[in-house]
Amino acid sequence: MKIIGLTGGIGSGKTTVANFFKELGVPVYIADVEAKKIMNTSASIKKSLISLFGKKSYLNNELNRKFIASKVFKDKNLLQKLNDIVHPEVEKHFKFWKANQDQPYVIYEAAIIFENNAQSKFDYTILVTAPQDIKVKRVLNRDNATEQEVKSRMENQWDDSKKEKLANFIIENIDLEDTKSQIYQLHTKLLGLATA
Ligand SMILES: CC(C)(COP(=O)(O)OP(=O)(O)OC[C@H]1O[C@@H](n2cnc3c(N)ncnc32)[C@H](O)[C@@H]1O)[C@@H](O)C(=O)NCCC(=O)NCCS
Ligand SMILES: Nc1ncnc2c1ncn2[C@@H]1O[C@H](COP(=O)(O)OP(=O)(O)OP(=O)(O)O)[C@@H](O)[C@H]1O
Repeated sequence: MKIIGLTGGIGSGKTTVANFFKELGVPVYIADVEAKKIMNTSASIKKSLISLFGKKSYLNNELNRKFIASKVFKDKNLLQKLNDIVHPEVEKHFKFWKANQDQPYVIYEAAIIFENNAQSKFDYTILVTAPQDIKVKRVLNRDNATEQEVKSRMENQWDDSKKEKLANFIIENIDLEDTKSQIYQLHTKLLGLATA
């Protein structure tokens, strides 16, 4: 079974793309979602987060995402510490999940793959791109966030131009119909590569 890393900056549309692959029957692991589940349920992760960020990290036993986001996206050191706590657990969980899948390939979707130099963990990588102004507008429409909040997350991610050099495949996600046809073509290619 091949492991495909799917990545893209905030608002690029990587979850939208991941969901199209899912409709084609590809098992998809969304790292953001799984990370949050782990942060809400693992006693040892909770303990580490409280010792790093203090008691405000949880509100009524629920991860206080807004509070943590307000700290980490303006402090690279703190973000690295958070990543170091969360990412190894997500990786462990992904390995269990993967063992239960039976398709020729699976997709691991995460916002940061190249930034973490994690590309060698995948057989192939897909980068989802879109112009910066469109990405910002999409997130502002979707989330209750300010432009500054979106941009401070972008500052912790690499530009598309840097990631394009490292990705095996690129999906430019502007027009959804065009995106879908890129996905169908890529799916056929990946099935070929996975079963060769
Ligand atoms: C800081 C947290 C609590 C904020 O939660 P929130 O619900 O607001 O954001 P969410 O997780 O849905 O992420 C939305 C987007 O923010 C950006 N982002 C999130 N984590 C990171 C990160 N570690 N580095 C750079 N950008 C990030 C991405 O573009 C991501 O798609 C959360 O993002 C988090 O715990 N991040 C650290 C763990 C992590 O890296 N998760 C992602 C994959 S494992
Ligand atoms: N091609 C498109 N045309 C119009 N809207 C789109 C397109 N692609 C995605 N969107 C919308 O833009 C928003 C961001 O998309 P999505 O959540 O898939 O991005 P993401 O890269 O996973 O974002 P994040 O990094 O914040 O998790 C969503 O509301 C989605 O419906």
